[in-house]
Amino acid sequence: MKDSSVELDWTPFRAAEKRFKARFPPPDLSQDVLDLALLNATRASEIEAGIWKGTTSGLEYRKLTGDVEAYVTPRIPGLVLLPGFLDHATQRALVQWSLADHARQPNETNLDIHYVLPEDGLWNPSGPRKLINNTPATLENFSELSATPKLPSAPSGTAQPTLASALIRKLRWANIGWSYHWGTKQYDFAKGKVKVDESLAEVCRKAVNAVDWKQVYGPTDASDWGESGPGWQTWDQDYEPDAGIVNFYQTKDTLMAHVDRSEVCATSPLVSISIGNAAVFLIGGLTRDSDPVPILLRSGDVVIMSGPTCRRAYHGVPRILENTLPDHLTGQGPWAPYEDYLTTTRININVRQVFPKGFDPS
Ligand SMILES: O=C(O)CCC(=O)C(=O)O
Ligand SMILES: [Fe+2]
Repeated sequence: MKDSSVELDWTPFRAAEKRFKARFPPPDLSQDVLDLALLNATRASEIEAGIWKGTTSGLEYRKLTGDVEAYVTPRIPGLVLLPGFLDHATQRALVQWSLADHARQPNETNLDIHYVLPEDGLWNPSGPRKLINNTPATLENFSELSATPKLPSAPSGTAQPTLASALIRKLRWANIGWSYHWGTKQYDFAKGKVKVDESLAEVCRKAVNAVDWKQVYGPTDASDWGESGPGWQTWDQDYEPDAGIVNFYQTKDTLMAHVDRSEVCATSPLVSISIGNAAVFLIGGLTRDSDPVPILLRSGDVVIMSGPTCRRAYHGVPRILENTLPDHLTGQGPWAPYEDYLTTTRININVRQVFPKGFDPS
């Protein structure tokens, strides 16, 4: 019999990651993985086409009233789920944007470290992202943080020359806006600002403004908001994305439990867009010691992480769900190369606000 004492050592978050990573037998998502697409009849064929299905029964969630479908979960205050927020055309446009327009200079990608990329772009990491415990950014320590030298990572001594078409499968991330330095997990303000694409910023603003935040926080919110940026009452005017990352996952990739704490605005909405294959997203508490909530994210779903509790919550992606590319991301002709790439891919566009609107760090 297998010694179960090993499992007793795992934190609840680690145990959940192990469970969803398992290949033989694969995890059963139908017990406890929140799959809000099941509530929308227009997504039935998309769900039936894949083998993976979560559930909504017996799980804790609350639907907000309003023009778009929006849900909150009582365990994670500030987390808002907008299933199917992006229509099919917007999903396709964001695929093209991520691959053809964005994953190239001046936006840094993981590939820049080891390869000289074609100037016109390419139209994962080579391993999981290294976890670095960084100092949370604040308006006070920000000049000190920005003065810390951000040394480039050492190029691999073993990387072989590779064709651009093969490199695309090694693409793992591309920066949006402020340059992010993975070595120190801090923004490299010295590199200057690259503007966030206007149509992406508009999608994010629309998502934030589609939510009636009163219903999320209301008059009874007991969390400590500190001084880190404007509160939810004025997000309709103050929210302005200025940074982020596009994550490209191949079906075997995972993103370990982490907290994104590099933003000076530690409470403003982080808008996270899922496109391509579906995934299991885990979000828990301030440490890895509380049981995370598992959520099934499908193509077109948007997640907003906001407020002091949710923005400091451990989260991660233990599983990309293979064979879940929806029909609207397949196609012939000029779309064929995109379909080919997307068959094994999930794209996550993770958009953040580092600074209060109008704040100039220079
Ligand atoms: O892929 C996702 O859904 C989450 C990505 C994420 O947490 C991050 O980029 O910090
Ligand atoms: Fe994150």
